Amino acid sequence: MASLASPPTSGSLLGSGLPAAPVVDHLLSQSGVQRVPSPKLSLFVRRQFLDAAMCQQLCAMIDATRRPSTVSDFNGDTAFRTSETCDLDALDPVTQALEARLTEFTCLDPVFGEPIQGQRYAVGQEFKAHTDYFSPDGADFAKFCSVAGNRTWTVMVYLNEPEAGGATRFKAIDKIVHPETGKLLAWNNLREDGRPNPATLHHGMKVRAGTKYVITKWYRERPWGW
Ligand SMILES: O=C(O)CCC(=O)C(=O)O
Ligand SMILES: [Fe+2]
Repeated sequence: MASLASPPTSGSLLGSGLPAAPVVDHLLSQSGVQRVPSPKLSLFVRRQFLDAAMCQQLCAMIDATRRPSTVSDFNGDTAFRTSETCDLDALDPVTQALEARLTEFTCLDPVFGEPIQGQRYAVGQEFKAHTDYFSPDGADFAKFCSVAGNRTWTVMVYLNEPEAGGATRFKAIDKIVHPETGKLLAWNNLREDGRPNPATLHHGMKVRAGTKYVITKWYRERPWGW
């Protein structure tokens, strides 16, 4: 499929992101997008996707409404995800501007998107190695996936640079991405055949000094049901 050079209208959106090839084309058609070389997964980096002012506003919003992060398929490790999470207020103009930028950038249809979340890590906090898709064999699969299906694409933006630590490590491809203010990461959680891709395993590593803030946006196989 041809790349989409101009901002999408609703007619040119790429749905849930499956099949992935048109999304990959669209991402690569934009300036500043780098693909991490790997036959195992489709992972993209775009530095300076958000400017510092917007990142600062988003950090303040996360600080204001954060709560302990949760996990699905609890494995007995209470230290598996020690960060805090917030649901960005969908009615806030900053959230709406961010949603619009993500739609333009990914070409994914927002009806397939979960509400944007913020994550905050203080010193010592982390999110151990996990996948963003829900395991079809997991105890929580029906609870999280019966309506909207599994997660397709993940889009994440670092909002600041902690003084030490806080990198994101993709273990299966031995790639470590370091936080930088405004840097975006996007990857496809599923394989070409639509099954989960275990090579997407990633670890939000411990912050060693300072505080780390990111936003995360996940897309689903079926409409989210806003
Ligand atoms: O904070 C990170 O580096 C990773 C966050 C993450 O993997 C998630 O929220 O699912
Ligand atoms: Fe994740």
